[in-house]
Amino acid sequence: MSERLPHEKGFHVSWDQVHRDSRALAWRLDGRGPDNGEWKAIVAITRGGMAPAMIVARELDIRVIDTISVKSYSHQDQSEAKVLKAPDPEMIGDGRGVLVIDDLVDSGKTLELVRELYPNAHFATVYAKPKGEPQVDTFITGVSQDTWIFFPWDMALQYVEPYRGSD
Ligand SMILES: O=P(O)(O)OC[C@H]1O[C@H](OP(=O)(O)OP(=O)(O)O)[C@H](O)[C@@H]1O
Ligand code: HPA
Ligand SMILES: [Mg+2]
Repeated sequence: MSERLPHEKGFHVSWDQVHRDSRALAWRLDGRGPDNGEWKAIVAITRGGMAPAMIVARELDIRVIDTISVKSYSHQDQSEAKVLKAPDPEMIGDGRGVLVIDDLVDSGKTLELVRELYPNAHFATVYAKPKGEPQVDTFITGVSQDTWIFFPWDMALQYVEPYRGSD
């Protein structure tokens, strides 16, 4: 069992909530790129960053989008973060003018790794836990470290028993 567990609280995020929060992230980033306020491209950290990246790209009219694949968790257990697939080096350069987007920052290990590779990129997440906050330049909603965020792509609607059972 990892030292990260147990998470005392669960924060369940619906598709609608991710959509609203990702839009809010886009609006916060608008006009803040390094060259005349413009962002030249988005790099989504797969897989969780792809949904917010799509929404931000649509809001800010960014058409150049690539991915970096970083794997650091198996279910709720964390292991060493590894880059499994890197973005096009010609496009990303040292990261200037590029928005790197993820769904959340938790320990900050994933972003730390990507930051080392692209120190001049701007790092943005929708949600952030306190340990990871130093690694993120812009985020929308903070949650406590002992909260596990449940995303809609990991969930399904399920029957639950009524609070007061019948005889
Ligand atoms: O700040 P950290 O402690 O590094 O954790 C945050 C990362 O962990 C999750 O990804 P995960 O590695 O589980 O892969 P996934 O996006 O494919 O689900 C999440 O989507 C972030 O990318
Ligand atoms: N929720 C989902 N995935 C995660 C989390 C979380 O709180 N932390 C790291 N990966
Ligand atoms: Mg991820």
